[in-house]
Amino acid sequence: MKYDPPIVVTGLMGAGKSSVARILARELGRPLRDSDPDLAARYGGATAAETAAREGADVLHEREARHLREALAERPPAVTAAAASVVENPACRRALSSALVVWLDAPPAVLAVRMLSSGHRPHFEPDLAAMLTEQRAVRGPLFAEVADLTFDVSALTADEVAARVLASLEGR
Ligand SMILES: Nc1ncnc2c1ncn2[C@@H]1O[C@H](COP(=O)(O)OP(=O)(O)O)[C@@H](O)[C@H]1O
Ligand SMILES: O=C(O)C1=C[C@@H](OP(=O)(O)O)[C@@H](O)[C@H](O)C1
Ligand SMILES: [Mg+2]
Repeated sequence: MKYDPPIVVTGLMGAGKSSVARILARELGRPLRDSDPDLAARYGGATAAETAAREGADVLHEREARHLREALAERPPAVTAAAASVVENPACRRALSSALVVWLDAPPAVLAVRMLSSGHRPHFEPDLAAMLTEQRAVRGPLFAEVADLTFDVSALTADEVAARVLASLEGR
């Protein structure tokens, strides 16, 4: 039988989850789910940054966790750009065992620059590199626990990462 699991792209803010998931969905002809735009569409256009500011990070993270669980249940299987926060949710980590999980990793200083590419992201701290260093200390071991494939995106383009994921699917 063809290996055809849901694919979930994870990593900290700015890692390239949306970019890589978009390429994979297009190449595989799969539905694309992306936490930030999907939640904005569902909740009256509110960005993650606005939801965090108005309703708090816990409300945002619960919506993000639900988005992932719903995306994992879809058939045909989707390619999902998950919110960075879901890896801290034990139920989400368990649910990810049904998926091929890709972790995009890079030094926090690299991510700090890339996460400024769009205003939708919540900036929980003024010093982004320090915030991402703290997030990586907490979330890094959790990403490692759930990941089937890990890439250093300071050294690879989004197209190169997607090509390697596709090659790995061919080999399974
Ligand atoms: N591998 C990469 N190398 C260089 N820049 C990248 C790479 N992947 C994404 N980017 C750029 O980094 C920024 C953040 O990417 P994005 O896909 O929105 O990340 P995420 O969804 O993980 O927050 C965008 O400007 C994007 O074009
Ligand atoms: O670290 C986090 O808790 C979050 C990361 C961001 O996701 P992206 O990196 O996918 O933009 C943000 O939009 C999300 O709502 C919350
Ligand atoms: Mg994104």
